[in-house]
Formats: sequence, C-alpha cells, structure tokens
Amino acid sequence: MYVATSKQMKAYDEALLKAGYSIEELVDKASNAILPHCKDYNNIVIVCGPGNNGADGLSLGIKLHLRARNVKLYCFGNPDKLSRANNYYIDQAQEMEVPITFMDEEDIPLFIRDARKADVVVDAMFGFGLNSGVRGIAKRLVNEINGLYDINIIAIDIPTGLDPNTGIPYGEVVCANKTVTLTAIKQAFLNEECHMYTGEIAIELLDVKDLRHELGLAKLVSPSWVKHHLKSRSYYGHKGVYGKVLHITGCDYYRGASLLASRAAVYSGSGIVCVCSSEKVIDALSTAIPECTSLLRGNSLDLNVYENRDAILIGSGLGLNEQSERYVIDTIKNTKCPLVIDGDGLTIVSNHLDLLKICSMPVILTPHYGEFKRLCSCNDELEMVEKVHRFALEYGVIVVLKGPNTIITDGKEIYRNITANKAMATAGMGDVLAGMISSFVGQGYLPKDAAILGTYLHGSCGDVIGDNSYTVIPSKLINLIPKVMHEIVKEKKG
Ligand SMILES: NC(=O)C1=CN([C@@H]2O[C@H](COP(=O)(O)OP(=O)(O)OC[C@H]3O[C@@H](n4cnc5c(N)ncnc54)[C@H](O)[C@@H]3O)[C@@H](O)[C@H]2O)[C@@H](O)CC1
Ligand SMILES: [K+]
Repeated sequence: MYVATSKQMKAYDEALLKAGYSIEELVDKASNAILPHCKDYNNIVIVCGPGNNGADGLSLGIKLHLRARNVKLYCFGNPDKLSRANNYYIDQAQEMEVPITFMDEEDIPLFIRDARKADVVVDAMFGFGLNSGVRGIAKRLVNEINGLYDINIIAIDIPTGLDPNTGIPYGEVVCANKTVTLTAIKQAFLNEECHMYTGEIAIELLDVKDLRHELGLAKLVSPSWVKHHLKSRSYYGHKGVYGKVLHITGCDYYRGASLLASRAAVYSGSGIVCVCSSEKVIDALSTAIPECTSLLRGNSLDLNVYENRDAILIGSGLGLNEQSERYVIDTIKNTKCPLVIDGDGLTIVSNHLDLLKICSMPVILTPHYGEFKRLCSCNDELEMVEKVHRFALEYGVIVVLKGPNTIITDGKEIYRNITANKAMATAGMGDVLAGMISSFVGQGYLPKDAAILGTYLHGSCGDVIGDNSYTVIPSKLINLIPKVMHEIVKEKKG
C-alpha cells in the first residue's frame, strides 16, 4: 500500500499526462474505479466542485445515469475557472441529459430537498487540490451535507475540507461514511484522528501505467512484512551468533541516552553490547545494565575498538565538542562494520557530509526533523518528506526520518511506519530506537531491514503502552521489547 502527499499526487497526474494520457481519459479511469462503490444505490446526488475532483463526480454521474440510476448533479464554481476536464464532462452530461444544476446560494434548498431523498450523496467538491478552508457556497454545502440524517456520504479521493497532508481540518469538513481514494493513500489518512471524517477508506487504482515506485511514493510497512522478516531464535543459538555491538555513546553530562540505547540493544536480542563511554557513564552502566561490557573512552579511539564488531552505534548523548567530532570522523573512516549514527553524531556529520560518501560500510542515519534540517539544509517538513530519498541516494545511506509515520529509505525504496503514537514524544525515545536498530544490524539483518524492524517494533511497544497511557516512558517501552517480539514470532509459527 502506497502513501502520497498532495504535491506527489500532483506530480503523479503530471507524469501520467506526460506519458500520453489525456486528463479526460484519466478522469474517465478515475470514475471507472469509483463506480463499483456507487452502483448499488438508486437515488444518487453528486456535488461537483470546479476542478478535477468535480470532474470525477461528473463522469461518475454520467456512468450511473447510463446505468438507469436516478442521478442529480449539483455543480458550483466560477464558470470561467472550471478545469478542462470539468468543462468537458459538463458538456457530456448535458449531451446525455443527466439532470444538472449549476448552483448559487439560492439553489441550496433545491439541493437539500434532493439530498434528503437520496440513498447516497457523493462529495466531489474538492480533492487533493484544496489548500485552504472552503468558503462561500462550498462551505454551506459541507454544512448541509453534514446535517443530512441517515444518508450515506461517499467522498471521492478525500473528504472536502481536510488538509491532504496533515489530516487536520482546514475548517468545515465533510463527514463521510466512506472515502474512495485514488492511486495511493493520502498522507492525511495516516493521522487516525481524521478517520472520523473519512469513514471507511477504500483505495482504488486507475487502469494506467503504475508510476508509484518511480515517483517516490512510500510503501507502508505491513505487519506481514515484519512477521516475514523477524527471525526466530535458533535452538543452537548462543550469544556469539546474536551480534557484537559497540555503542560509542554518552558523556558525563548525558548519561541517560547511552544507558537507554544499550539497554534497548540488550533487550532486542544482541549477543554482546559493549559501551565505549566516559567514566561516569560506565560507572552507572555496571549497576543499571550489568549485561553490557564497557570500554573507557580516551582522547581518541584506538583502532582496535573497531575490530570484531557486527554493528556500531555512535552519537546518542555523545555531546558536541572537538573530541566528539574526532570520534565521529574517525569512526566513519575506520569502521569495519555497519554504522548507526544518531543524536549528536548527526549534528557533527552535518558538517562533514562528504565523509558519508567515502564510508565503505553501510550507514544508517536516524534524524528527527530538526536534525534532518541541518543535514539537508531544508526548512519545510513536507518538503523533507518528499526529498528524504534523494538525500539517501546522494550520500549512499539509509535514513530513518523520525516523525509521525517515520520514513525509512535507502534512496531506492521508501517505507513509512504505521506503528507509534503521540504519547511517545518523550525524551530518550530516539536513543531507544537507535539502540534497537543497532541491535538488529548486529544480529545480521540487512541494514535497511534492521531500520524497518527497529522502527516498527519500537512503535509497536509504544502502542501497547500508549493505548491506555498519556505518555510512554522509554524505559517502560524497553521492558516490552522481548514480549512484543515473542508475540510476533509466535504468530509466525502458528
Ligand atoms: N491520479 C489520480 O489519482 C487522479 C486524480 N484525479 C482527481 O483530481 C483531483 C485533484 O484535482 P485538482 O487538482 O483539479 O484539484 P481539486 O479538484 O481538488 O480542486 C480544484 C481547484 O480548486 C482550487 N482551490 C484550492 N483551494 C481552494 C479553496 N480553499 N477554495 C476554492 N478553491 C480552491 C485549486 O486551484 C484546485 O486546483 C483528485 O483529488 C482526484 O479526485 C483524477 O481526476 C485524475 C487522476
Ligand atoms: K472530495
């Protein structure tokens, strides 16, 4: 299942036009895809806006009329500003004698009368092209539709009035029973709070060339993907086969980050977790996580530290100073195993981006939006979502862009995570994720798979707590990792 922002959908339409389809043809294919959702109704009112969402409604209305349904089309919008496809299908509807009313405010009672007698009202007012709150007649129509009693409402593509990217209402929003969305899930729908407006969401593909992968749309990580990839522990397994992980994390001022990351790695199943840190962190480690081994960090890192490791995590709570900068640069240059860079490590890397290109080992970066801003010199969050895969491709890294529905990409494939929740916005949560990913890399998962697994499982543990808790405390989340992993592996066997 793919997900797209409004800008990506616009680019998708443009790419299809470039590929030789006409806009009239695309609208025709869109209405073909929506038709099965409406053909069991007899009395159908379709409210059509001025753009291509409206054109979808018009084309749908014609097809239902030709199938002997009682269709009433209600259109609004400045006649000089209708889209080309909208004009085309208005002409077609008139030619086929489909009842059509071009509304102004005075016609609203007429619309209400027909809508009250309808079996279904179809919202084809605005789709992904809407960029602010509806006004004037559209606003009134939204309110009238929402005031209808016991009548099915189907929204085409997205309920009118919803921001297609955030899922937050611009203002008035149509409350639909069902949303038939085209080509890909709109990013808005990832925000569960908007499901009170969308109702059930059905995705329909247009019978056209499939460009979803080519145009950088993201795939949702499915539970079945996780079940398929998460490995069972072997009967003959021992700590030596579950990975030797090195964490170059923490400093005297930030001890918690290091402790959380290393405990998360231990609980995620790592064989050996060695924490290379400052004296105070190591002191705390021996009582907080006795399962870890430790290495005192000197002014520089001896080349031996890189020997015999399966994964390295660097950066969480490392601090920002010249010494940390040296650790990060040296590690990128000398690592002999995959590297996860988190927290302060990312801030340091943002000043040495070219090092990423020369690193011979796979690198996973785990920035939140603020950290990614520094890495890619971009300020707009939506733009980051759309461009993160290009950054990953340019620097040959895997990026885990943390935020609502975290993005994981190696530049070629783009995934969005479906687990996690707002109660998880607490300090230390990112350190836990970095620790988990480093553990999975160390256990031998492909770096991209380790990033996906870590993100999904981290969110799943957070969801178990977040279902009935205002906040999710990172250390509580860590306690759940073994159980959540066990449940998935058990299901896999069952
Ligand atoms: N690949 C696909 O998925 C396809 C999608 N199609 C449909 O095309 C729709 C997008 O069509 P459009 O790009 O024409 O956009 P819409 O039909 O969503 O909106 C029409 C126009 O309204 C204007 N507008 C924006 N905000 C407004 C506001 N607050 N008040 C008044 N006017 C406002 C914009 O200029 C916008 O282009 C999709 O939602 C979908 O229904 C199909 O028709 C073609 C193929
Ligand atoms: K709509």
